[in-house]
Amino acid sequence: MHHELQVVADPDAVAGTAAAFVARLAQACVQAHGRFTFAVSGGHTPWAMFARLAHEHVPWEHVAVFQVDERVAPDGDPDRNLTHLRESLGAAPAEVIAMPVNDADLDAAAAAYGRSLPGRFDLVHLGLGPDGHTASLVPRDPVLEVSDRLVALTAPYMGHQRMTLTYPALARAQQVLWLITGADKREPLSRLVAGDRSIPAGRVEAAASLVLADAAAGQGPARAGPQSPA
Ligand SMILES: O=C1O[C@H](COP(=O)(O)O)[C@@H](O)[C@H](O)[C@H]1O
Repeated sequence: MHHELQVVADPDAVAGTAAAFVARLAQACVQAHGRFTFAVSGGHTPWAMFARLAHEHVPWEHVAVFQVDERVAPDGDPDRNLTHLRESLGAAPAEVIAMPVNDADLDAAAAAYGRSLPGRFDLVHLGLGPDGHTASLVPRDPVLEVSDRLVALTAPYMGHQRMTLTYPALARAQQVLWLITGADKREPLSRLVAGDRSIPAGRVEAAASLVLADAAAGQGPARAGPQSPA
C-alpha cells in the first residue's frame, strides 16, 4: 500500500495537523452522505489529537466512533482505550460504539461487534508500536492470520488480552490516518513506509493512507551522505 508521509516538528504539531485533517474529512463526509464513521485506536497519540479537535468545527451529532482495539479489562479501568476515548469526547454528542470486552462469551462478543461495523469506515486512526504492531495486531499472534472475521481476540499482550479489528476490517477504511511520535518509532516507521510486510503494520491495506509523524520518528535512519564543505 502506498503511504503519504508528512513529517512535522513535534507531537503537538502531529496532534494539531491530525485534528484539522479529521475535522475537514468529517465535514466533507457528513455533507456527502450524512454520517462520518471513524474508528479510533488506543495508545497515547489519539488523545492529544482529540484535545485539539475541541477547537475545530466537527459535526459531532453525525459522527459514529468505533474502536480499533481494546484491552479486556473492567469498565473505567485506566488501561481501557474507551476510558480515554470517553474523557476525550467529553460532552461531544458523538455516537460511541464500544467494543464489548466485558461479555462472558468474548468470541460471541467479537462476532457481534463485527456485525455492528459499517460496510466502510470513512476514517481509521492507527498507531504504531516500537515492535511494529498496530491496532492489537501484535507480532507472532495467531490474530495476524485471521481472514474470516472482522473482529478477533489476541493472546495476552503487555498485560491484557485484547479485542481488535482484523486486517479485513481495516481494509474497509477509505482513509487511514497514522499518528506516530517518538524516536522509538523511527525504525518501525521506516519499515512501514517501505512496505515491509514482516511487521504487522506493514500488512494493513486500505484505500488511502496518510502517515503523520514527528521529527523524532520521521527523520529516518541515519545515512552516510556527502559531507558539507568546511
Ligand atoms: O498498544 C497500543 O499502542 C499502539 C501505539 O500507540 P501510541 O499512540 O502510544 O503510539 C496503539 O495504536 C494501539 O491501539 C494500542 O493498543
